[in-house]
Amino acid sequence: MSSLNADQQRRVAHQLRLLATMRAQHPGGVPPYFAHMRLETGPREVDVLLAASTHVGPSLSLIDWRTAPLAEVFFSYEEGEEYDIEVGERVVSGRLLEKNLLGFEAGALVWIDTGDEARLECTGTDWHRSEDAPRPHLALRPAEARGPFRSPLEVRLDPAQQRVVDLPRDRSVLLLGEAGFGKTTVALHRLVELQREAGPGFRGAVLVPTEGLSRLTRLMLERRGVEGIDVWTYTQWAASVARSVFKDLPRRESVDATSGVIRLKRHPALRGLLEEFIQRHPRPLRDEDRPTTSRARASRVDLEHLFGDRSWMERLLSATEGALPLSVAAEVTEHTRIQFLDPTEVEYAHVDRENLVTVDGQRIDAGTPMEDADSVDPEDYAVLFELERLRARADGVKPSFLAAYDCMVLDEAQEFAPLELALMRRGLRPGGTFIVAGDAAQQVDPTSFFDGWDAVLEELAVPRAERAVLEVSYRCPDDVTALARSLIDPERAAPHDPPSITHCRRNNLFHLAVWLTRESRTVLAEDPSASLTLICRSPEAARTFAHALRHGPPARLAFAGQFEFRPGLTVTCVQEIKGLEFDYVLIPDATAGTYPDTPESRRALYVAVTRATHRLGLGSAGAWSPLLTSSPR
Ligand SMILES: Nc1ncnc2c1ncn2[C@@H]1O[C@H](COP(=O)(O)OP(=O)(O)OP(=O)(O)O)[C@@H](O)[C@H]1O
Repeated sequence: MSSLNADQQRRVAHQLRLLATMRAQHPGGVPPYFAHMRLETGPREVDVLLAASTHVGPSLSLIDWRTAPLAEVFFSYEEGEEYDIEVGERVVSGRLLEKNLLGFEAGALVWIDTGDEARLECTGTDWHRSEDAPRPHLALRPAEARGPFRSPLEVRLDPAQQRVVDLPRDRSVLLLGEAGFGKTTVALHRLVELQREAGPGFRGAVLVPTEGLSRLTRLMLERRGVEGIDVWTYTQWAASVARSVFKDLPRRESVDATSGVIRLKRHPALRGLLEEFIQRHPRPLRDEDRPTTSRARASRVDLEHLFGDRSWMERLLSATEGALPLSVAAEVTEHTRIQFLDPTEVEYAHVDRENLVTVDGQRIDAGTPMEDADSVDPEDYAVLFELERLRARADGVKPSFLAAYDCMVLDEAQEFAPLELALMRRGLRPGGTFIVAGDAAQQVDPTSFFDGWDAVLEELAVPRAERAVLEVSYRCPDDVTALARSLIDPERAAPHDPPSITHCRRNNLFHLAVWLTRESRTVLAEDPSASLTLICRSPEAARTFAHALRHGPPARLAFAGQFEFRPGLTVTCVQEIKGLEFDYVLIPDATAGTYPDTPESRRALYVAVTRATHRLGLGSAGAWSPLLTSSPR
């Protein structure tokens, strides 16, 4: 212990005593623990060990850091500070005398991190101070260096971008380019320019796959005072046109469809089956119990006869050539059966009304297998319109008139399914044009079936659209762009010592949560106008990390597009963030398990890293993802 000062020597000796006590208490093996606190509570001093689960012992206890209220003391207070924390109805007070992060190898204590830039390490039996302890920081620059957020409509286009805006007005355009190269920017500039030239009467729309991007697009247009452009998610638009044509649709959209059901309804093989279906049923099927005024050439009951019929579904699944397992047939028929049942409040309308309302005012079926009774799937809209189009064609008449727009921007178009594209094509007025923007490398929705840009243009009936590829990166720092390229192209090297990227690998979630909490606190203290977003791989992981960070700065969980686009901490997941950008991005689960070397993982991590405009932090509790080839091991 030669190089340690007296306080450090005392800490080491104390931790070794505590470990000996734990060994005596747990002769079969000490449960893993990650940190220690010494607290003064009234006249007493107590030691508390933070662990993955609670174990009460005669002289020393472990508390579960994820659930124990006392864990807040570790995250929120510094040594010497007095604390007050709420435990149920009570307030518990005391003083934090000491806190240490602890590292073990094969059951032996090998390091102690005292948090004051000192890390004590053990080699053999010798304890010493480590000078090169890994203390990664999301290095800060003043906010001015970062520059304010500018709406894409406020930037000056470069000559190549401007050339796309200036392409002949009667041509549709396909805009490609890597993430952050200005595809949305150019698409919106061209749309606004078309609107300005055409004057009143021009109708334009932007259709996007996610609510988050729809909100951002609306915000960008508002900030520039642009009016008269509709911004929709595809689902909102499809629901609105479907409800105007198919009068028998239930008001509710399903919430319980499995990803197998959604994939099946978006699969390209469905189109062939629909052709056969209308040969068998040339007239729309009707519900005799519930007559409808709709004269459309398809009806909701078609859906029941198609998706509720096991033999149709098995044929469809075999046509997907293994893309979907045969078990999906049972999932989809059962889901359909429930969708065509009456909800409990209708079924039992004859009994006392008061018994049909739950104590918390929820629908009586909420959270039960009956939740999707009397509902429609968002994927059904395109199916109904395709049935309607096929029957109209067989009858030699025109399908319903949907055309409303002179120009439609389809942003993140790699995420739309073929039948959805075919439906959007019907939204364009004769002579109207599309502006299609996308990036195949960002295709992350596992239920989409992107089959190349030629196929997209075919579906939209604009196979000879002008094509433009943007070549200049605007969003990300150069090293983040280089990392992103190495993800989608394994031949390219990842940058070494990238100045804008910070790596933090820890052995367990607790140690990583300590780092994430400290970094997010520091970033927002030093750069209060910044947006800092934690991007996790899945909604479940986002919930886990939001919980792990609950003692840090207040965090907003953004699901279903609920982004607020203002400073502060947001926690979200990859499928939410298409087209968005944030000053600081933290990816806390860049592990081998979460991002294995698969094409899907490459695209997901590519999308996540390219959201950062200023700094990127990569975190891992365990081994790094093999995709991050230059991360410190
Ligand atoms: N010519 C330019 N000058 C300055 N900034 C620009 C320019 N073009 C685009 N930007 C900025 O670059 C950022 C990324 O632009 P945009 O969102 O249009 O990229 P994108 O290619 O659509 O990205 P993604 O593929 O992630 O959706 C935005 O902040 C935008 O304001």
